[in-house]
Amino acid sequence: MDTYLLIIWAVIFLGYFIYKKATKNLKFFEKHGIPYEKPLPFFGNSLKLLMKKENMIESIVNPYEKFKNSFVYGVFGMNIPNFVISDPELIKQITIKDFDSFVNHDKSFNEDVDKFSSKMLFTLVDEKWRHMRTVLSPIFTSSKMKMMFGILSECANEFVEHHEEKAKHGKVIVNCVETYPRYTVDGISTAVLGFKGDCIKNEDSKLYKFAMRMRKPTFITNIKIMIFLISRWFYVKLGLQMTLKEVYDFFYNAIIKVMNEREEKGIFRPDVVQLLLQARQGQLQKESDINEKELSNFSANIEYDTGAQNKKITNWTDEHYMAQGFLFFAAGFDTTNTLLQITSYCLAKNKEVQDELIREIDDVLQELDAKPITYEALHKMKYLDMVISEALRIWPPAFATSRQCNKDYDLKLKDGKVIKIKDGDLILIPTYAIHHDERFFTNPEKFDPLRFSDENKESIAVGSYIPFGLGPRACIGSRFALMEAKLLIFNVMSKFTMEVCDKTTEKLELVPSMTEVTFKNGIFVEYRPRKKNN
Ligand code: HEM
Repeated sequence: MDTYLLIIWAVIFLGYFIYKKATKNLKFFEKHGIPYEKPLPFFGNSLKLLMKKENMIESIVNPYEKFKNSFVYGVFGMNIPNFVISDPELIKQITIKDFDSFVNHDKSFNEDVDKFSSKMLFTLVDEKWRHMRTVLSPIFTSSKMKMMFGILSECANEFVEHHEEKAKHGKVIVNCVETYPRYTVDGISTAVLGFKGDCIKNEDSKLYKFAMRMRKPTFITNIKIMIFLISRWFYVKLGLQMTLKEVYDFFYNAIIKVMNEREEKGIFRPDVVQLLLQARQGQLQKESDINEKELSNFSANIEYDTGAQNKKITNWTDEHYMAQGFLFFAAGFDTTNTLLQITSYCLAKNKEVQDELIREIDDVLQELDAKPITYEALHKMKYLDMVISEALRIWPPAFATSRQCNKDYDLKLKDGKVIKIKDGDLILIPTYAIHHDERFFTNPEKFDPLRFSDENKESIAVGSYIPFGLGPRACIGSRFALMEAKLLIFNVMSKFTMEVCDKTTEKLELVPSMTEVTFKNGIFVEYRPRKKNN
């Protein structure tokens, strides 16, 4: 009898403990006096996402539409409160002006959660992040991009030749979701790891299949993500880790082993592994850069001083360098792949934009006089830059980003109200919603590259166009991504037009999922060989 009583008490106590944990934050925003989406215990505002009744964009845009005029409002990702910022001026303040109070993304993604991925630049925090970013930033200067231009050109040429070959045998219907990663995986792996995976021509390329497995979370990974989202404490207690062994081993062989071999044998290759090796040897220096102002690269980020105090952190392990190589690969191939999918879709759907782009491409081809495209010529193409900038606006591949407060901070609103943000509080920057806000972009659903013309782009407020984030923590690879995407579009459209086909969907929509960014019914366009300049 006593045992039964004990069990009943234990169950009541456990139930009460779980209930307290799940409900402790429910009044969080009420205390701050800001509007918020009413949460459910345990699930916060994420139940519809979990039940696949809503996709990730809808889960951000719906509350944004309700509360955007209040500058700051609250949402709950499961039971974790997030301040959402809907005002460009405040975004600028948090990401640039008062960056020192918002250095990190999310401190709780630490060694306990994953020993390997917590070493990546994206997850590193405070002084470690500042130092690592300073170490890595020379890798992404325009002069280094120029060094990698040739490598990417080869991939783009191979992609076009492959499709020209296909065109000899009939219509070329391109399944963009399946096809573009073949280019971006080859591009990023050549530039970062120094080898190509034969992804474009070989349907069964091992590297391509490996990258696709990395992209799609396994059933087990999905479960781990769910546990992590519901209770980080429980996740850590279970001793779970995110990185799959297959992925770890691949990058160990491709980065650490290769770095050691090159060091031993004095081998040099123009890729990121080489630059990571130079960083390990303390020899990676920032060289004088190309004058960015001369290039049409509107979306590219400015590299800020990180304010690193300790210029000589020397305890970086090989695993730290490997984690950066892994991150460049993972962050690089899928985002640029999405950008190419969106650009192709929007060009096929907007013939007048496509015609204008083709006119610019033909002018450049004429000037080149049958010589291959150069880094400078590509970056002087204003209209191409406008098209890519608009594709990044209308469908930003990273549709939100985050910051975590690391020093208590008073956020002052225009109406005089002050919101006390505490160390550890999370901030969500809803990129997609801001890009589609009529207050900042008129007729936001229209694909209109003219927004980025010389006359118009000056009126785009800082903080309202943020496909690569903003401030010292913005995307380090923006120049690489833009170069890779522009090169492919230039090369493809020198030979083909992009047409709507039977499989092209009327509207792009995401599949409802909490962990995947996949378009419903995919993205299909037809590549139709051009009559002139072939
Ligand atoms: C179209 C392509 C890409 C998009 C849209 C994109 C977008 C972003 C965004 C939004 C962030 C967070 C920025 C912030 O919070 O302010 C980010 C961070 C990052 N991205 Fe990208 N990215 C792209 C391509 C790349 C490529 C090609 C690389 C590397 C080769 C890369 C490497 C990184 C890294 C390392 C970070 C973390 C930076 C840090 O925490 O200091 N990205 N990216």
